[in-house]
Amino acid sequence: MSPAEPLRIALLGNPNCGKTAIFNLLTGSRQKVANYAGVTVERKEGVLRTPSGRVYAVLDLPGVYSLRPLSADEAVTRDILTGRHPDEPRPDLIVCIADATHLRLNLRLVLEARPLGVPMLLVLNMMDLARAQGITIDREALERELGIPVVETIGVARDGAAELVGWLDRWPGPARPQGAHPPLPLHSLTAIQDVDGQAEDELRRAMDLQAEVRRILSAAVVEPAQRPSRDEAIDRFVLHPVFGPVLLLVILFLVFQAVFSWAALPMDAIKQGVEAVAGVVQGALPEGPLRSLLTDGVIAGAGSVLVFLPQILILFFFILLLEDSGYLPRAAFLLDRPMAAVGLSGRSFIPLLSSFACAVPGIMATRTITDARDRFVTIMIAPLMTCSARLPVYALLIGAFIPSRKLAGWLDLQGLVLFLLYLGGIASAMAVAWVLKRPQGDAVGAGTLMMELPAYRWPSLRHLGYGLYERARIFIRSVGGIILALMVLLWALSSYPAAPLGAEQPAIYYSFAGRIGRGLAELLAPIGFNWQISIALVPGLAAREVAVGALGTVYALSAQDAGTAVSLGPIIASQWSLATGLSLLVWYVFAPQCVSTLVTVRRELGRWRPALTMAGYLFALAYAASFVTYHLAKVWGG
Ligand SMILES: Nc1nc2c(ncn2[C@@H]2O[C@H](COP(=O)(O)OP(=O)(O)OP(=O)(O)O)[C@@H](O)[C@H]2O)c(=O)[nH]1
Ligand SMILES: [Mg+2]
Repeated sequence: MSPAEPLRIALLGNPNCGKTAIFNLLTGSRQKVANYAGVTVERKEGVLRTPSGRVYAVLDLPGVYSLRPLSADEAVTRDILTGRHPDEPRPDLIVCIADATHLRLNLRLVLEARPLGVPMLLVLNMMDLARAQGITIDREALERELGIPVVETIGVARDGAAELVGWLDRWPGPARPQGAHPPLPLHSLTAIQDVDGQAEDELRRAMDLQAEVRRILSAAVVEPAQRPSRDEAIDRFVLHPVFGPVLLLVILFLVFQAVFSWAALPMDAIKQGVEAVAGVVQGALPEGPLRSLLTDGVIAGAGSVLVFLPQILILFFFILLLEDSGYLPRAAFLLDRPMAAVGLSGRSFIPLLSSFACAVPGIMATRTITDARDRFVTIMIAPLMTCSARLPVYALLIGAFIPSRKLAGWLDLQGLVLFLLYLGGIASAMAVAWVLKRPQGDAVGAGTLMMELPAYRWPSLRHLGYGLYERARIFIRSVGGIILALMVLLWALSSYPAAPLGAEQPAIYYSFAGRIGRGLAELLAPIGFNWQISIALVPGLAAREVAVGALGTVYALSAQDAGTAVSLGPIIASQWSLATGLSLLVWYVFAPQCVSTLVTVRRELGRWRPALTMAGYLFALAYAASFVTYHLAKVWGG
């Protein structure tokens, strides 16, 4: 074998058995791990260097129950293993990962993969849980019965993959020369035989497979007679037709309360830090373009976005907790019926839920949806789920226009408004789904959800810590990268050309950006937007939180005295009417101000048309909803 080409390992296993956790341990990556099926939807590659210096290319794959794919993400796994993937050579070793607490289900896939003719290794993951549940596995018997080596791992322990790494370190390599496995014709795989009229064969094959699994289990595994029923007890409450939905609402509600009430202190600290830096710059530099660039462009722009870091982290703290505990698929189960009422199934729930973090991974997660029309509709409504980039905008406007009061002594009014905005997004998404599904004449309420409910688990602190760190890094990088760059550009466009002699308005009014803003304001005046908002919306097309930074810069440049715009909230509160504030809030429920989302839609569906349709309908909705809000608020004395 040529030394330049590392041996290729593919990780194969059922959904949620811990493949990505092992992948991260082997390669030092930080791919997303969570306690529900369908987290990984595309192939991810990493490099493992063993202690003796051997190098492997490791491939993490979407989880599958069988080599007969149902959805796009599962087909990826099948194609790579059979060598049918256009730009992926067949692996030299298949590392089958099995959840040791669910061997009955997991071993079927191992047996299905055996005829592929690629060397295999079985990894028993979740050994910590298996031991805790009193499951004893006779490894030698298992190796003998399966005819492949077996090692044990714990995906959530720092050293959990040590035995696997040791095995790979000593592996002599494939018997056949590397890469010599020819692509497998599909029909040679009993598992994916697909000939007409062979349903009976199919059934017999499945039963044979199951009998073989039973035989192996009885030879190698002893399970305690009474399996623990803790999960069932929890589920009796969580999945209860009445308590279940109430609990879900309470959880979501508390999350948004926390976003406001916990964040106040750290936000103040950041604000004061930014103001202190601005003060230092202000004192150190003489009045002029450089000082204006730094204070009005960089600090007022990027600083006013940075302030929202604590709220983003609090939101993600809860998202990560929910993801790791095993609660999410239960919520999907609860929502299967209401979603069926608009023609979708609970399968759309996880992609939509991911969209609360960001529509981009949410749209990618729709690959787990088998029905093409359902997938399309889910993609179209994903941007209506309130992503974390809207949080700075919402928080700014709510902070400025909604009084910070406790209702009935405990209910945070600002948190309540935020909760309602999220609900508004969800409700309009459901309405749009209903409209999109109707002309198809789809049988409403037909979908039944078949979904595995994972075991409840205590979230791992290490994982939580990593997750939050990752989020903070992404947010700070965007503030220091794209937002900063756009703010400098905006500052330049807002500072030149200079104001004419005897000007009555602040200089920005006469600048390039001011002219653009005033032009746009003609169009946006009916929904209550002034020229400053109109300016901010233009760079805000790139990403939503940019608009907050842009408002910071615009108002810093509009200020007659040299105040910093980190106190943007009070400024807009005094200069805008309540109707304008509410109208902008509602605008952000709908407006598709995110280039990455549109690009992702284009990539997932392969065409620009749906992406442009999406942008069009969302802008139309935003305009209409803001128009109504603005005029209603004015009538009611806003
Ligand atoms: N207790 C325990 N938990 C584990 C172990 N390995 C993984 N987990 C947890 O199991 C869940 C699933 O892990 P993932 O790595 O996302 O599973 P996956 O196989 O990649 O799942 P898909 O990408 O959906 O196919 C996560 O909550 C992990 O933290 C383990 O050995 N012990
Ligand atoms: Mg995974």
